[in-house]
Amino acid sequence: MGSRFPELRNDLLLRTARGEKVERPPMWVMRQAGRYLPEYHEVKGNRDFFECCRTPSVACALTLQPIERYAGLIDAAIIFSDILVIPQAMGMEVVMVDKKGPHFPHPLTGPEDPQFARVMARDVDVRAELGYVFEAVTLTRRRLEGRVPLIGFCGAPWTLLCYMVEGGGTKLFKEAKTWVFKHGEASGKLLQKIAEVCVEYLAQKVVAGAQVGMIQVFDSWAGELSPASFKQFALPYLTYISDNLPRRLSELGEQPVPMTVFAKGAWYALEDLCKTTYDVIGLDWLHDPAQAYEVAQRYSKTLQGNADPGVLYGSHESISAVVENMVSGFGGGRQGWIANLGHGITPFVNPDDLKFFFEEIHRQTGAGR
Ligand SMILES: Cc1c2[nH]c(c1CCC(=O)O)Cc1[nH]c(c(CCC(=O)O)c1C)Cc1[nH]c(c(CCC(=O)O)c1C)Cc1[nH]c(c(C)c1CCC(=O)O)C2
Repeated sequence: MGSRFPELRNDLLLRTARGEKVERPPMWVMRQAGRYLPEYHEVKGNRDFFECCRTPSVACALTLQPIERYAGLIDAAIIFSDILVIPQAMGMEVVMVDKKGPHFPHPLTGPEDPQFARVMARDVDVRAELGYVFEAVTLTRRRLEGRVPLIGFCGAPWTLLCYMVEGGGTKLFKEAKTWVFKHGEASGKLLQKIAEVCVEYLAQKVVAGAQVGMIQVFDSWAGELSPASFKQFALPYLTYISDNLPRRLSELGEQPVPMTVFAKGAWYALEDLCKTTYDVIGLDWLHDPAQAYEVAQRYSKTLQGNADPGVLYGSHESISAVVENMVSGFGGGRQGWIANLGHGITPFVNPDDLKFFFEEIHRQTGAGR
């Protein structure tokens, strides 16, 4: 299938994900195609956010922006889309409110909500509902011309449940906690349903051309759960995805792809995540690189992360210091580390400061020597 696309010229990310020794650490950042880039605003213009996601030429153009700006420094592209396309495919309405974030006009209010029965009963035709994502992936794989691999992603079941029942971002998690702690059985069914849609979605992304790429599962709200609740409401569904994606890919005649899990805030779960079939564990900045590396090495897992995104608002000296702490903690960067931030890059970062971050990683890992 790979022959449909130009040959990959930079496979540093894939070799690192497989645990091989490498000449330097690969690097990219979460949300690298986003609002801190002036060219993002130029292309997006007045278009609605989800309209951008649904228009393959726009999604492709946005995906390529950081690849062009940071050519020679950046080692992966991530397809421009959003984790909330899955709730949309499951029949829920989601809009992006400017400067506020995602909004569900009709969140799932409880197991008695007729919408819940509809969501559960719906046989989601992933290829039909999310065909626009797969088209964007195929187009982007061609336009990348083998420069770097393309990462496909989805939201994790727990994080998606939060959005589907809260209706948007939240500080209290009142609805999500009510669901899992009052309606445990219905929550389990919903989490499982989401996990099944995620597997099919990721598999179809690989078919569409993320092959020779990677997959990342974002559990952005994992840190809202206690260690015990994480084991109950997040981990089983993350595991379902990583155990079943390879099976589904093989049914579709595709090779397995490396998989990353990013459970933000779940520092306590590092060892549990190392025991799963994910190849790469993403870390936020609450982890000490050296301590995390010591654990991951015991399980031969690769780590990804984990600079505080906020350091990019700081001085070059501060950026250098954070890079130094990562490079020494993550074993020098020749094995088991994908350099990244500990979460998405934030608006108002000066793109030249991200360039400096990348250059520092090159410099401090002795790239080119
Ligand atoms: C929780 C979550 C969402 N979306 C996503 C997550 C998981 C990662 C994380 O925790 O950050 C994932 C995501 N969203 C976006 C990407 C694109 C690929 C990339 O460059 O990383 C990815 C990987 C584009 C986006 N998704 C969004 C934007 C900004 C849209 C805009 O205003 O132009 C982009 C570029 C909007 C979005 N989408 C979401 C929120 C909460 C928001 C609003 C808040 C914010 O803007 O930071 C849901």
